[in-house]
Amino acid sequence: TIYPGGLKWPTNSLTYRIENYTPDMSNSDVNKAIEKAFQVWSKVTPLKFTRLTRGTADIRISFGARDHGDFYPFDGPEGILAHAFAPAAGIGGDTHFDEDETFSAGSAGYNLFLVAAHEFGHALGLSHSQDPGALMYPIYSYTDTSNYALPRDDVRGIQSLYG
Ligand SMILES: O=C1CC=C(NS(=O)(=O)c2ccc(-c3ccccc3)cc2)CC1=O
Ligand SMILES: [Ca+2]
Ligand SMILES: [Zn+2]
Ligand SMILES: [Zn+2]
Repeated sequence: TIYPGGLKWPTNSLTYRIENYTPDMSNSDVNKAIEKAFQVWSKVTPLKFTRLTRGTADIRISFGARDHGDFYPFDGPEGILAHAFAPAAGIGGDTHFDEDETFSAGSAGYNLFLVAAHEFGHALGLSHSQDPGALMYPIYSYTDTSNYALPRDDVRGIQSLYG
């Protein structure tokens, strides 16, 4: 599968590139949601994320629908919202969002920051948590993201990989 647990990045400084944008939100809101989603993880680990606007990044972020170039086509509105590949060269770490969903900077549709923070957990090597309060719990639930704090279970998980 594309998110087996147990793999991790061999370096603490990673690059990311937003390859395209969704019409659901302004580009600056997408940039902010993605940056904030990485900060959730860099705040509790030695990991550093640098945004590239060109060239090849470790974590390539894109929006796509249905067949979008890998063996895991999306499924239209609802169902799968996004997926991410576990740490590895090439497609490893890449994170794809289903363009057939409505993403938002608030509580409408799916909050891009929350979905991205969850997917980046996979892109860093985490699998799902059984703790319903965890970010890595497999079910999306909206929570106010103004001063979002990573739940304890996720801090434990990421620090077991990069602590
Ligand atoms: O590991 C998986 C397997 C199942 C997935 N289903 S999903 O795309 O509908 C999905 C479900 C929940 C979330 C989520 C969970 C907690 C907080 C934010 C988002 C993200 C994507 C996506 C995923 O990341
Ligand atoms: Ca979908
Ligand atoms: Zn994909
Ligand atoms: Zn997941």
